[in-house]
Amino acid sequence: MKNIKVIQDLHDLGITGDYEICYNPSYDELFQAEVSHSSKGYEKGAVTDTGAVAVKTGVFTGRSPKDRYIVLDEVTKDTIYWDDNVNFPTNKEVWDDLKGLVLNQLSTSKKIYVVDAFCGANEDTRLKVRFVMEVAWQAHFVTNMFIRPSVYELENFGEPDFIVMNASKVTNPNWEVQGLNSENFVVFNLTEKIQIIGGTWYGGEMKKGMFAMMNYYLPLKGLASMHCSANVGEKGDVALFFGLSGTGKTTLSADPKRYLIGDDEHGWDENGVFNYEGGCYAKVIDLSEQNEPDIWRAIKRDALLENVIVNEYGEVDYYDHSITENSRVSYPIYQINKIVLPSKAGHANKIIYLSADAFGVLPPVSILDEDQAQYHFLCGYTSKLAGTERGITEPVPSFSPAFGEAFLTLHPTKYSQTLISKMKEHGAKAYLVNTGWNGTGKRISLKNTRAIIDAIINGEINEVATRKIPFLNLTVPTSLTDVSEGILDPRDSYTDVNEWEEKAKDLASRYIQNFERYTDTEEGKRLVVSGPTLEPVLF
Ligand SMILES: Nc1ncnc2c1ncn2[C@@H]1O[C@H](COP(=O)(O)OP(=O)(O)O)[C@@H](O)[C@H]1O
Ligand SMILES: C=C(OP(=O)(O)O)C(=O)O
Ligand SMILES: [Mn+2]
Repeated sequence: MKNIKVIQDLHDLGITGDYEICYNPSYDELFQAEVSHSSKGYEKGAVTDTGAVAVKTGVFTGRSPKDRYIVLDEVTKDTIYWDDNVNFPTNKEVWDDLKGLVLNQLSTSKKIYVVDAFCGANEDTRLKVRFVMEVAWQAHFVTNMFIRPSVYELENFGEPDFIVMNASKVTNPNWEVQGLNSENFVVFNLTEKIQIIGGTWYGGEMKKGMFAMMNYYLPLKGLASMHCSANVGEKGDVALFFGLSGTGKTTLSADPKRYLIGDDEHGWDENGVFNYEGGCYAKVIDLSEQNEPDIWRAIKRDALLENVIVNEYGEVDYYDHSITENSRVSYPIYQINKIVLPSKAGHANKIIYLSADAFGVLPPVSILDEDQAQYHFLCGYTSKLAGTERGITEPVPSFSPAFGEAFLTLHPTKYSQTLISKMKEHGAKAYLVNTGWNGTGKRISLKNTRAIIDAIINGEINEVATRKIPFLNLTVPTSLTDVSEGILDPRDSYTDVNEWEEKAKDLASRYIQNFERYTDTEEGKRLVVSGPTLEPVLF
């Protein structure tokens, strides 16, 4: 019965033709399709020794931000954060053309996968999303990553709030005359409530695409919408870990002492913190059981590996970087042992900003006051790490407001206002953690970072002696349990302290220059003194 209604819906959308529908396939159906002899090229998966299937995602092994557009129309013109870096505008004519390509492509398919799922754990704010695609492993990916409806919820799903049509096999021949970036496209139309994809097979466009839509609808209702992971302790204490790709959200939120809420996208409403997703998407480069036991154990049947090298015995070599630095695994969240389900908990009281500092200047941890919490959230200083975005092959320092500029659909201040007001209301404290480099030229070890996180969560960090770091204008603890001696003050990791000072001044001037974008308001002007400074003052 359901299939007949779904076929009717697809016809109404414009996907005509003679295809078979595979509606909300089970994991077994997906597995069969992925390993079937009739799957060819990038559609084909390999079974690994853990039972997880491994696929190659094709030319695109990461998101393609330069190919991402939003239709500029009555709904979006005054709301969307049109910026030089994100949310490139396009018009209705181009949209109609590209949508035509997508509909044509899907109409010629023999088999179409339709997955209905939720984005958001709360009924009052979730999006009911319908994903339409041709490739089985893409259906597997969204089944892993979004919230799987129960049989009852599926029966009563009703009309979707948003539709994602993924026609990754088609490219756009007219991109040059249309003034677009390339033959590949990821376009959102907020009036039609449809996202279309062409050219790129990478599943992350669907995951982060719906995140960008949550980032639109929720803050407009006054809710905080956040690019962070979240976990909760035995006592109900919630910690959030903000950070750009590769800074440690997934790794650090998988903590054997705590329960995982989610590893990437959350909202915060009057009841507390809630996940948008139903799964995790972990990097597997150099993965070892010893360093990341929870993620290691989640890689089993139903997990979907991407862009890893598998040998003839089905063994995966996580140390092989030859396809990409962004090798990944997606799995439903219940494949992590310690979780809360449904994925939500109370209000957060520890807010951790993860920054992977490529300059090696930032301290491994700094204690932020209320204004610094706001200042550093608006700055979002970090590095883009290799792999997750097309064209990034080594760490590139960047200021990414809200630690997620690529996914912001409203002005950054909207996210800082909603977050900071929640933090004030619930007495949450913020910390800036550098998971990147220091003066040794190496990345700060996962062991040290984990001990730092422990000290934040158990409160030790607020009890110990502190010191101010000049230029950066940051307060650091002088020692913490299980953290190596001589790293907490970043100057100690340099053989020549002048070298640190030169780099610190350079970073401070970058902060100052970047913050000029916010000094057109009184609030922005007020925050300047909370940031780095070129004055050698201080204590
Ligand atoms: N000190 C550190 N803290 C966190 N992660 C680290 C650290 N050093 C190395 N890493 C590695 O960096 C990567 C962090 O990636 P991940 O947790 O997936 O980030 P995100 O979820 O924010 O994209 C992992 O591969 C992890 O092993
Ligand atoms: C999948 C992504 O998220 P992250 O790297 O933050 O886990 C992404 O940015 O495309
Ligand atoms: Mn992650």
